Amino acid sequence: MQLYHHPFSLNSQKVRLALEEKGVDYTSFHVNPILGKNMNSSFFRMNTRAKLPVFKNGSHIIFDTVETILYIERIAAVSVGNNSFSSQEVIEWMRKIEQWNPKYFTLSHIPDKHRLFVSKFIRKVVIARMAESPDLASAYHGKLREAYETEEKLKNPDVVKRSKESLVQLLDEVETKLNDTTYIGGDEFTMADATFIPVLARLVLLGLEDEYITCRPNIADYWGLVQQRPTYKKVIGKYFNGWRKKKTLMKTWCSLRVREFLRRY
Ligand SMILES: N[C@@H](CCC(=O)N[C@@H](CS)C(=O)NCC(=O)O)C(=O)O
Repeated sequence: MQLYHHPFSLNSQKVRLALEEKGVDYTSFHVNPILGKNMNSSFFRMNTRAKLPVFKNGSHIIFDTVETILYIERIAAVSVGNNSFSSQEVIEWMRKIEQWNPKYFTLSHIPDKHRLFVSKFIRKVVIARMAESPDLASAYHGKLREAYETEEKLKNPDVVKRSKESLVQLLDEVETKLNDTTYIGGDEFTMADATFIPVLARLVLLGLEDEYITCRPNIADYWGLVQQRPTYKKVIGKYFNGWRKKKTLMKTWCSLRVREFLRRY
């Protein structure tokens, strides 16, 4: 089994937390979307949407995050005898959490100068890959269109406002649920938590902990609790806790600058 993912990708974090919590063995491939590695033809041919993560078991390939987690549960039952499957309530929570798309919210919190630099770099990568694999030209054109549309949408304050509103609604619903239970799906950790933890980690990464987490006492306690889990430390903390966050971000930023300088797309 192979997982194509990246520590920066929120949906990748969800699937990796599920794999680690369930104790399923897998081969990990890092595909850095900020460096446009998801546009490399070997990956792009398998997945012309170029989204992460991608889970592959033999010829079976899954792109949808919730479907991947449910599939991992079935594998865990067979390979490690872990027979705890998500209840209907947990699946509904996973889908609810999945409905919040972090893209516009995240990009709107990155300074224009940095965001536009990355966006321009990725467009150049797409054009370079297109020249190498003309048979994939129309799919690559789709990604170029998507990049321009993203920039257009970010200029529309309603798009960012709607994304923020749906995040606040999700956080409020979780806050209410945590009045009665320790975790989202009850008093045990479930896959709903594996899906929600990366949302909190993203808010912290963007420096928005006070605005969205600290002001919700149940979520603040929950966040303190889940950060103690070894799986959190392995999937997220290792890259983003304390000084590590600077190191992780600087590494990608330096690669980006060097490639731009050498025009290596
Ligand atoms: N798993 C979902 C969402 C995947 C997703 O949006 N992934 C983001 C990272 S969290 C991504 O790969 N973005 C890179 C791109 O769109 O080029 C899907 O396949 O629809």
